[in-house]
Amino acid sequence: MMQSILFIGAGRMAESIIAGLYRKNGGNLENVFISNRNDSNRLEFLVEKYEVKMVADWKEIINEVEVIVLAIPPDQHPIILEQMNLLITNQFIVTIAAGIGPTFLETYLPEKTPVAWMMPNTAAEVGHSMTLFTYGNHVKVQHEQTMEFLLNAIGHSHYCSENDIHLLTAITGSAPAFLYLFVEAIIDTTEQLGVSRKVASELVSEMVYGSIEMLKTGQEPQELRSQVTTPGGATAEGIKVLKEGGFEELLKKAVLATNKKAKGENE
Ligand SMILES: NC(=O)C1=CN([C@@H]2O[C@H](COP(=O)(O)OP(=O)(O)OC[C@H]3O[C@@H](n4cnc5c(N)ncnc54)[C@H](OP(=O)(O)O)[C@@H]3O)[C@@H](O)[C@H]2O)C=CC1
Ligand SMILES: O=C(O)[C@@H]1CCC=N1
Repeated sequence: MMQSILFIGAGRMAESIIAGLYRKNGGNLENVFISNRNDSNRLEFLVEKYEVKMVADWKEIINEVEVIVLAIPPDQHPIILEQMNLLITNQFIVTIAAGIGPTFLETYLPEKTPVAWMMPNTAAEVGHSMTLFTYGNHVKVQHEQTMEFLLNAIGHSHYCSENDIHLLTAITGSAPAFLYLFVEAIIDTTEQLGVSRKVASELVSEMVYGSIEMLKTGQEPQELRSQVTTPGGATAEGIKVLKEGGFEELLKKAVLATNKKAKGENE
């Protein structure tokens, strides 16, 4: 039987995880409680869609749950953790927030609290998140089993160090947005060539899907690119424009800027 889980925060990422759990558990989420700051319409929507239970104030239920998932913005963590510090009785605390590792959680919570950090992405909704995770110093086998249950419900996962999650947040957490921007731009361009939005979206989505299937064969991206790029042919001209425009360098800069912000180094 699934452990009781309280989500604090009911935004986009919380919904993606809940949707993944819902798919995996055949809709049985009677032990899942959700809460947020003040958007009760949002909670009602999630209750209707995923058959979870809503709570107006997470403090009222905290001692009836075994696991707490913090799906709130990074800057809300100190406030919530300080309140939680006075109330928890050894629940397993998991955050999904960028920049908030186990070291941060342990600083705010009572000694020996079991904590973990996961960095999922929104593909959790369809069971295809690539999630990074790590543990604090007081996690036992039962907590690792809980974590595996959560991770398996939303896709693939990779255990790494806390520092690695800081370095890879841009890659598994944020880069889906970079990819969607690429797709948006290609669709816009296709439309500008005179094709309807609907057809443009279908052509581009299937092209991306096919390319991902090719990647999944294990061939190197460079090899796959070379197969497309006929020497002296048309694709080479397009690649030349991208390279001259600094495409690769720009992506690297985007990754570094994302990680810097995630670590709170912009403030
Ligand atoms: N979106 C993504 O792809 C990913 C996000 N994350 C992490 O997930 C976390 C949430 O992001 P995301 O879902 O995108 O954000 P959203 O803005 O969609 O959701 C934030 C949620 O947090 C709630 N909230 C904010 N402050 C409080 C508070 N003090 N007490 C209780 N609830 C609060 C909000 O409630 P209300 O609406 O009532 O204010 C809302 O439900 C972030 O820490 C982010 O770093 C990690 C990986 C990927
Ligand atoms: O944009 C953000 O801050 C979060 C972190 C990773 C993906 N989304």
